[in-house]
Amino acid sequence: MTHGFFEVVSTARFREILTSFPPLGAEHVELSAAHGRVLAEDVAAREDLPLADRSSMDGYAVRAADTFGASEGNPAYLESAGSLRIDAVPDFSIQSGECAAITTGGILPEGADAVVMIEHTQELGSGTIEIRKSLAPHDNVMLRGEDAKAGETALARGTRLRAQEIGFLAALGIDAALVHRRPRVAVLSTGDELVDISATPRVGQVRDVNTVAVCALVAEAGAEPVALERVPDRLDVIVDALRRGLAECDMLFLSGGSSVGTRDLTVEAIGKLPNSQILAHGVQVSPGKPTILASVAGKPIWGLPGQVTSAQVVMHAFGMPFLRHLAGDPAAFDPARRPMRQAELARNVASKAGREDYLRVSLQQRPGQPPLALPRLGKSGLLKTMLQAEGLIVMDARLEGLKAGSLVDVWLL
Ligand SMILES: Nc1nc2c(c(=O)[nH]1)N[C@H]1C(S)=C(S)[C@@H](COP(=O)(O)OP(=O)(O)OC[C@H]3O[C@@H](n4cnc5c(N)ncnc54)[C@H](O)[C@@H]3O)O[C@H]1N2
Ligand code: MOO
Repeated sequence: MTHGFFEVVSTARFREILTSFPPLGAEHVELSAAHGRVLAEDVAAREDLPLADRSSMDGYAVRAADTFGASEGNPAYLESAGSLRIDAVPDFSIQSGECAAITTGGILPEGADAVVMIEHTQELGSGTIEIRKSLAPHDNVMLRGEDAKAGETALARGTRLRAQEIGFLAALGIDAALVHRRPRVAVLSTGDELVDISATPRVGQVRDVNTVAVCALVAEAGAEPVALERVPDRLDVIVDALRRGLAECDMLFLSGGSSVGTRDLTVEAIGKLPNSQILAHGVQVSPGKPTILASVAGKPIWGLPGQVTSAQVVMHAFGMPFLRHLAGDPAAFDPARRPMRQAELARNVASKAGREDYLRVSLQQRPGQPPLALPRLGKSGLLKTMLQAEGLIVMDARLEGLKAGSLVDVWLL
């Protein structure tokens, strides 16, 4: 395979290529392990939820019409027809002029259509209850089927299972779900200058930052990182490591060697693998321009820039959404998904023309005003800009810069 220097694509095109990879297949997982996963099929309710009309308050089940006009100064009086147990179907009904003591969650007896809170009542003895509140039908009642109707789709495929969906499935009696697989992701660093974290580097050497940092971001995106043993800048060794990594994983992030220097072997190494195709070499993004995307027998390989900050920004901007896409999330790249905070930019910033800029900012909180966004500029080979960053401002490729005082959306990290 031959390949020229930097086939730079726009970020829009890059996202398009990324979303053309199909999501991973599906597996059944128990509900307790399904948090964060994405449904691979619609889930229907097998029964109404709730099964019957239930009270949402402690008080008395009543016919709302019997309370119309009741107030503190002008109470209504009802006769108690009995007390209801929380765990049983009522074995009596109520008629006009009657009420029944009920607890939160209890089933309404036939004839009742509302519940008056105990605070608005007074037991007067000999079974008479004073009602000091006027109710409308269904006040303080959770209606049968209000959460879900039997036979209807309760959750659609593509739904990401947050805690609330997990609880909902539990209520429906669904103890396992068909979800997309979590991507198993190989992370490989290359570089003759890299040494172990535990090593004391001599000048010229640096500790391997990207393996652990990228693994952390992979895990943060809900995928399973597999750290591979670091490799030197040698073509055959890199090719071999890529081959092994892809054999056991769904995709691979390779850090380093993505640029165009003499030791930047990523493109060449990928080309040695059967059925390989470079889909992009260079993205109009800053930092992170030398990013590579390839497919090897249908599996994605990324060449992340070696610079520590560039690698992390590319992961946030594209890598992590891509992992969520592979895990079945149809809205993985939707910017609306990002936790955003509006802030006021503290100073003028220039933007690299023709590149989508990811400006790192910290936030200074101010009472009664949006926080101040302080740009944390610095070379992308330094760690501190990301270290100080609480968020990113995404600057469109057409922007030449932003003025101090402008309101900006900060993507919180
Ligand atoms: N002539 C050009 N030179 C460079 C360009 C360019 O367009 N033309 N782009 C620059 C940009 S931007 C970046 S980003 C880097 C990308 O470099 P590579 O992806 O090829 O990475 P390396 O050369 O292997 O390393 C760059 C730098 O990062 C350090 N590094 C690499 N891996 C790790 C790691 N696992 N942990 C910590 N640090 C790592 C490495 O030591 C280098 O200092 O290219 C620019 N050059
Ligand atoms: O684009 Mo490089 O990734 O700035 O450091």
